[in-house]
Amino acid sequence: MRKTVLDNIPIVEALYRLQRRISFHPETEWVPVADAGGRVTAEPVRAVSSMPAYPASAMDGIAVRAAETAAASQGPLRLREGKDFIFINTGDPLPADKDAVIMIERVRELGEGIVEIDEPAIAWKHVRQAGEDVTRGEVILPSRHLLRPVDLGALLAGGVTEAAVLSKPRVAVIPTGSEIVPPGKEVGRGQIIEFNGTVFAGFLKEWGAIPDYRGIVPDEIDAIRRAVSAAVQECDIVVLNAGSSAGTRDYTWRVLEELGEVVVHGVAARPGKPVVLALIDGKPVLGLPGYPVSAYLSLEWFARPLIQSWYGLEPEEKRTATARLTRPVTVKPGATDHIRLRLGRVDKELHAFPLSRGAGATLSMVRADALLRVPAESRGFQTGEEVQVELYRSPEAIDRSLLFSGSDDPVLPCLESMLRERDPSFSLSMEWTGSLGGVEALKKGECHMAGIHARGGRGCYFQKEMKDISYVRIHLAKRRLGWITAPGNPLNIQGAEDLARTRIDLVNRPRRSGTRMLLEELLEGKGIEPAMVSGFSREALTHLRAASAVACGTADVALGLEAAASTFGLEFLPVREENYEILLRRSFYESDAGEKWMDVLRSRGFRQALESYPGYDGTRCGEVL
Ligand SMILES: Nc1nc2c(c(=O)[nH]1)N[C@H]1C(S)=C(S)[C@@H](COP(=O)(O)OP(=O)(O)OC[C@H]3O[C@@H](n4cnc5c(N)ncnc54)[C@H](O)[C@@H]3O)O[C@H]1N2
Ligand code: MOO
Repeated sequence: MRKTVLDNIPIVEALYRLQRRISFHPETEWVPVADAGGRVTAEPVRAVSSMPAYPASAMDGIAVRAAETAAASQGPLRLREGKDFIFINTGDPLPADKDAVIMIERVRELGEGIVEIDEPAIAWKHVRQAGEDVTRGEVILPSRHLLRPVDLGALLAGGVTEAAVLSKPRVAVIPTGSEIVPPGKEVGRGQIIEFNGTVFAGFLKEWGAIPDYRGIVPDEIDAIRRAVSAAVQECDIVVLNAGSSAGTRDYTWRVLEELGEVVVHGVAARPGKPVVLALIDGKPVLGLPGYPVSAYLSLEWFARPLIQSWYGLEPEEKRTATARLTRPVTVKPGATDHIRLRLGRVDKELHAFPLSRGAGATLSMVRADALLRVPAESRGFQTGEEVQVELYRSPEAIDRSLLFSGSDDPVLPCLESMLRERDPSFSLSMEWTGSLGGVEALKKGECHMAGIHARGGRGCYFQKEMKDISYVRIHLAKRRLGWITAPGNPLNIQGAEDLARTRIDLVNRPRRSGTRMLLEELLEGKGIEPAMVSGFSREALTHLRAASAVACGTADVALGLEAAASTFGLEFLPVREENYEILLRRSFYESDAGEKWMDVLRSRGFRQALESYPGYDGTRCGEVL
């Protein structure tokens, strides 16, 4: 029997339903203070000794008895070493017969053990009293305190060498799926490399748990039952991954229902809907969806608060910012949508660029600077609307992010790495919007630079568009474009005329990309209507993705870069060479960041990297046009 209708419970409510049924009982462990960072105190910690343990001099100078220096108020007073004073350094114990220190700057040394002072000393001045910093018996830290490096210092200062901390929760991580194979194994068709488990383990560790990775379990009900039963025995929290939804082999909820009680199956969230929250022997068991984005987000919604409640800690406040959307975000009401965003600042304005929405878009989590939660009752936001976002990166890092928009080129990421090797505070945020898209973004002030391919005639499109904008035009490379086909060109595709043949499937590039415009031009030249070309409306975002479609046989031909064809070992038939250029906002070009960018672009290293790509000519790289 499969289950096709899931609950639609808001995340907070779902968590509450689980959490109110659980009480954790962490144990107390004694650990050396030096190893206690990141742990949580199990009880109040009292100082066992004082710091300083004796009255100590706070300055370099002489130790005296204040009353014996009173005469200095009448005029210079001479003191004799050993009798009236002793020399003392910062931190030295104050002799029992002394009660003040005079700084050496206020003392004239006359030689032969004689010094002269002009003012009387004040009792206990420049003296650190015993226990002034930490007093024996004093409570240094309360119970349920997350230990930071400064806390460890205070514990050691108070003579504490071992701290009583709460044991860490042990969290079982069980990736499920017969199609899942361990990393490093050869991946066959229909198989997927297991990586969610490693991500889970990393997050769990960061949040203070001990991840217990229990290996891949196939989609077999008995195997899952055995794995869950053992994990519940040995761990405090159990996290299963995948098999949470309605597939014929999605056994998670069934096993959890059989072994315990399913409290929630389905939350009002996108992605992340098919979450299963269950209780077995009083322990929480989370069945999280398999798609990576859903998996990571739902782990944070449910596992993180459980770990915090294990320690009795409050959730940390999230850092937020207000940013302006560069594109609309449209959603269906009824569930909270989670939109990953890239952020970047151009001339003071913080822009937000929605990333791919797919639950399987692993890279959207890597590239995301922030998360936008669209409330369940909302239908979304329009372009230009200001939204409140949760930050994944520091505001400082976001301010150093260079925004690039325009035509896809595979060498640009290597430019980013070279920039970061010189100054790691910078990052490059690339958005492939096509040449026209890049020009538009530059015009709207939504990027620092735009990558375009400029061609003669119709290719000068951008100059008219950009007439009110102050920018600098830089040559990056000459690159070769052509037909990409299967090795050996089995369908004998020689030009645009062949695209109208039956049984030839094209994979195209997005509207507003220069390559798409070139294709349209070539078809027009042969009098072929786009409607006559099978696959004309199928769009691959990048050159590499277009080549990938040809490589796995879902398309027969693409128009694209020789470099992309060569990555996949495909056939390449040259069509034309084009100049790839970067248009930089003048304000950026003249900034410190712009200067660094240009240095890298003109470096020998980049030129060499550029020319290692098949079909690239970097001779004029960095030339201002
Ligand atoms: N008819 C319906 N189909 C689906 C629904 C639905 O409501 N009705 N929900 C969709 C949603 S939403 C999600 S999310 C997924 C959840 O699927 P499962 O939790 O059952 O997971 P699988 O189908 O087994 O795997 C999905 C996908 O995830 C990747 N995966 C899984 N495990 C790992 C791993 N350990 N490491 C890396 N990647 C993993 C893999 O790409 C799988 O293809 O169901 C939809 N379907
Ligand atoms: O949870 Mo699914 O992740 O909505 O795609």
